[in-house]
Amino acid sequence: MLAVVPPPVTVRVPAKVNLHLSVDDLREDGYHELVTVFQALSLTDEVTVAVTDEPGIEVYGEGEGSVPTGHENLAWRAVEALSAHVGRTGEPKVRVVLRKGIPVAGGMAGGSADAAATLVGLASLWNLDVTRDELAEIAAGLGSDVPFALYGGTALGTGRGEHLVPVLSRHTFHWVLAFDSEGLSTPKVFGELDRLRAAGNPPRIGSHTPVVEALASGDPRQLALLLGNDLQAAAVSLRPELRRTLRAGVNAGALAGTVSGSGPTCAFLCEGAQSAVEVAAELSGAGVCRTVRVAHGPVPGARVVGGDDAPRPASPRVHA
Ligand SMILES: C[C@@](CO)(OP(=O)(O)O)[C@H](O)COP(=O)(O)OP(=O)(O)OC[C@H]1O[C@@H](n2ccc(N)nc2=O)[C@H](O)[C@@H]1O
Ligand SMILES: Nc1ncnc2c1ncn2[C@@H]1O[C@H](COP(=O)(O)OP(=O)(O)O)[C@@H](O)[C@H]1O
Repeated sequence: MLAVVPPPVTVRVPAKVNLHLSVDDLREDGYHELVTVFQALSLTDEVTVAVTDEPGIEVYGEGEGSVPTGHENLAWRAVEALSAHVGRTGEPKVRVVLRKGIPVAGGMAGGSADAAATLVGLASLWNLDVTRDELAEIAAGLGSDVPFALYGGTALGTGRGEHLVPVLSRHTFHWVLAFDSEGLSTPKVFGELDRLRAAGNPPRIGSHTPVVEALASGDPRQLALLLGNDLQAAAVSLRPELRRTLRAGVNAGALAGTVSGSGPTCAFLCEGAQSAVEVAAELSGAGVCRTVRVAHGPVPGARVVGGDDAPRPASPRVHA
C-alpha cells in the first residue's frame, strides 16, 4: 500500500520591534537579564515545510545570500529540536522553504521568526498533539526571541526575553522601518554595551510601566515619548550613521524613532496610516538607508496560511 504524503504547510510569521528594552548586567551564563516590551509587526516571513526525500533549507527574498542553509539555520535547528522532542530518529525528511521579508541580522528577530514558524508548520505537517505552550518551551531553547514569534501581539518579556506576559494594546500603531545595507551581530552589540558601561556610566532607560499604560491608552503620541532601548547607544557606537537615520525619520514627520533590538533597523512610530506612507516616502528620498517599509502592529504570531498555492499579500515596499 502507498503511504499518504501530507501536503506542504505554509506559516506566516511576524517580525518584532522592541518598544522598550532595558538591559541589566551580564549574567554568569553569558546572557543579560532584560525587560522588554515586544510588538509583532505586519512585516513577515513565510515558511513552507514539506515531507521530502531531499532534506534541507531553501532561502528566497531579503538577504537570501547571507542566510545559512545548513544546520546553523535556526529553522533547521527547530526541525531537529521538534524531531527530538517527539522521539523521531534519523535525519528528518523535511524540506523548509523560507521566503524572507524580515531583514537579516536587523534586530527584528527574523531567524527567530523562522524557527517559530517551522515549529508551528511541522506540528501541523506531522499532525502532532502539542500545545503552543509546549512549543514555546522548545522555542526558548532555540533562542531568546523565538517564543514571542509564536504568540505575537504585544507582550512583556523578562529573563533573557523568553518569559512572556501579554500586554493590552488597544490601538493599531503605524510604523516606518528603515533597513540598513548591512546587519549587526546581536552578541557584538551586547558586548559593546558592556564595554560602554565598563568605560563610564551611560544612562539607562527607566521602568516599562509607562509604556504599558500608553499601550492601554492607545495614544501613539503618548507611546512615542516613551520608546527606549538600552542597546541603542551600543548599536550607534558600532554604526554611527544610525544617528543620521534616526534624525531623518523624525525630520520626515515621525513622532519618534528607535533602534529595533540590537539594530541596525530603525523603527519610526507615526501618527496614523497616512502619515506612515508620507514619512516612508520622504525617508526613502533622504538617502540614509537601503530600503524603507511601512508596517502596523500588533499582529498575531506564527499562523498556518495554507498550502503552496495560497495567496500571499506582499508587504508594501519603498526603495531608498
Ligand atoms: C536583542 C534582542 C532583543 O529582543 O533581539 P535582536 O536584536 O537580536 O533581534 C534579543 O534579546 C536577542 O535575542 P536572540 O537574537 O534570540 O538572541 P540569542 O540567540 O538568545 O542570543 C545570542 C547572543 O546574544 C547575547 N544575548 C542575548 C539575549 C540576552 N538577553 N542577553 C544576551 O547577552 C548573548 O551573547 C547570546 O549568546
Ligand atoms: N532563518 C534565518 N534567517 C535569518 N538569519 C538566520 C537564520 N538562521 C540563522 N541565521 C543567522 O542568524 C543571524 C541573526 O539573524 P536574525 O535573526 O535575522 O537577526 P537579529 O538577531 O538581529 O534579529 C544572521 O546573521 C544569520 O547568520
